[in-house]
Amino acid sequence: MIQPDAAAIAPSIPRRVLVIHNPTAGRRHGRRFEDVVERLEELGCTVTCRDTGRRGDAENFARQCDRDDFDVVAAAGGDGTVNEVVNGLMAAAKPPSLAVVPLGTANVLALEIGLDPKDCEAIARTIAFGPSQIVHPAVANGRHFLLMAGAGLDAQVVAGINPALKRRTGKLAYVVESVKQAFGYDFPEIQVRANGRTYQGRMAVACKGRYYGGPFVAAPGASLDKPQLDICILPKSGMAGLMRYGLALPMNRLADLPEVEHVTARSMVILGPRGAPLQGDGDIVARLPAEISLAATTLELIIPQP
Ligand SMILES: Nc1ncnc2c1ncn2[C@@H]1O[C@H](COP(=O)(O)OP(=O)(O)OP(=O)(O)O)[C@@H](O)[C@H]1O
Repeated sequence: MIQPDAAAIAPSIPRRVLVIHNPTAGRRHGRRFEDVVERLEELGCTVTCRDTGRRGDAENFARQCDRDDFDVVAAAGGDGTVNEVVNGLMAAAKPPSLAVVPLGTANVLALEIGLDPKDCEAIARTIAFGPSQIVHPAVANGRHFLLMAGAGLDAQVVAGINPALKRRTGKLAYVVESVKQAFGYDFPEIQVRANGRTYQGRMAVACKGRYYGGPFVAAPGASLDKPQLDICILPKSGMAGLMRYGLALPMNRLADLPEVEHVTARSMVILGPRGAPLQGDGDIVARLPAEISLAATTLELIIPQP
């Protein structure tokens, strides 16, 4: 889990917070969003809320933000909304810090910082008083991502997911789509070039954080505050590969499998079928071939107090 470094500072005066809220993300979470906003106000924060109306709004709202007006931009939604806010902040001239109100399906950013998505009090206290930590987003063909980017079956699943089923069933929609894809997908070869070497696999994931798809550790050595990509290359294909990796991941054993290669690098290229999707933070962010590298600038992320 990401830890505050020695230079991390908590504020002495209540923060000015812009909450960018995806109203389509939180429907399964009852009053969580309203409870967090109410609590933030009780804690003395000045809170401005903006609801998104469509995909792209969160990025635009975040891009227009300035540190002179807001101390923190809190992305209220799933990791897709966080990704949009990250892209907006990375394009802002004087970006405020990033925080999260986790309302999504997997909430991987919340897991990375050790924030319980059900604990409204902890979420509000983190946004109001949590220290800020420098983190290193990465960029794939011009789109930023904060958590992970992957090519192969996982990206195919993200591309094929039924949004209505996902809204109704949450994580189950990913299981259904994975099984559906595994029958029709031909697991084409993917090449990863990094550190002057070429690696072959059927799936490649560039991790910025430890977790993948939920509370499942894919890259034990990764951390959002490390300026590196932890790359996992999975060579097995077909139903056998799907079963092997699909079982190892929830048991946190993926990193132990002998055939899975782990490489750390500052940049990489993923080659595969031209036009095949690349998922980043759980949404399709690019098409292959994809050049992935650390972003030129960093972000400040608000994390819970230790
Ligand atoms: N008002 C909106 N209407 C439709 N789509 C939106 C809106 N606001 C944001 N989006 C898009 O919805 C997509 C999914 O949002 P998000 O990831 O936040 O929620 P989720 O899918 O419920 O959670 P998770 O990513 O954890 O599965 C994102 O790609 C985001 O760009």
